[in-house]
Amino acid sequence: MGREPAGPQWEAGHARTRETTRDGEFATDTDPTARWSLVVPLKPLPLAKSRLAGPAGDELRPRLALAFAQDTVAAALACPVVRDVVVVTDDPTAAVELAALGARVVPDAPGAGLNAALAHGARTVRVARPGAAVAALNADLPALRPDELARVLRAARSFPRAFLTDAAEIGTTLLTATPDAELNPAFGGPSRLRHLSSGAVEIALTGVDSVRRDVDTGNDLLAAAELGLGPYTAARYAELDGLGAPRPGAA
Ligand SMILES: Nc1nc2c(ncn2[C@@H]2O[C@H](COP(=O)(O)OP(=O)(O)OP(=O)(O)O)[C@@H](O)[C@H]2O)c(=O)[nH]1
Ligand SMILES: C=C(OP(=O)(O)O)C(=O)O
Repeated sequence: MGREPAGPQWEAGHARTRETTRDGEFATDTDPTARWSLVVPLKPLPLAKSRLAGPAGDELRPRLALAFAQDTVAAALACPVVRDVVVVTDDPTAAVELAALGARVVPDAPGAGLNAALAHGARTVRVARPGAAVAALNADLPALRPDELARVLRAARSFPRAFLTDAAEIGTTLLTATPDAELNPAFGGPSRLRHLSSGAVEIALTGVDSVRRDVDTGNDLLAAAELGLGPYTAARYAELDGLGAPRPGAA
């Protein structure tokens, strides 16, 4: 079942996937080519999640950013249709912690921002394994559930490029490219429309809230907590009490 159109932008005539989407060129989850390599970008922690400085404070904010990335990567690695996870970051602490979970970490080259980092990560995957199916996944999904991610990635198999919009329906949390397609990432701010106009197909599944729930603000963190935080973020979230828990209206 597809989501109902949420606004005029849904009328743009672009195909949207439905839960009934048949599997595309990938046969089954056990087919090695049916599993995805995920590229997860992460800013240096001292700079990350700046919009959480208000509710979290500058001591906890980088530790929250790391916890979000740990929960994101751990859930991704537990997803049955994920083959491997490549994290693109220059942060030394995050590199150690995310490698310990099983991710491969590559430096943030060419140091030209988020989309350049994602393109670099995708190239790195395909240099090692030409024809890999690749997907970019934001590192700020602390409620991410492996089963929901699997449903999204299975739906994405039918399209050369596909994406999932964020909970606000403005940005993007996931962008995919099957083996014969380039990723061509256009993340940042209002990227939903940018990805639509680039020809990527919007995935419109219901019941995949954890994949759409990125956390930029205190209110986003409350919403993620409602869905159920992963263990790393849950531990940090408990510390928010002493620092002024995020409250409705806090940016
Ligand atoms: N490697 C890399 N990752 C980036 C870069 N810019 C953003 N990201 C990551 O891209 C994802 C989406 O970015 P945002 O949601 O804006 O996260 P953020 O930049 O930490 O948040 P703000 O400081 O509030 O803008 C997050 O996983 C970021 O860590 C970059 O220049 N290089
Ligand atoms: C990176 C994005 O947005 P934000 O910085 O708002 O999370 C995006 O949705 O493409």
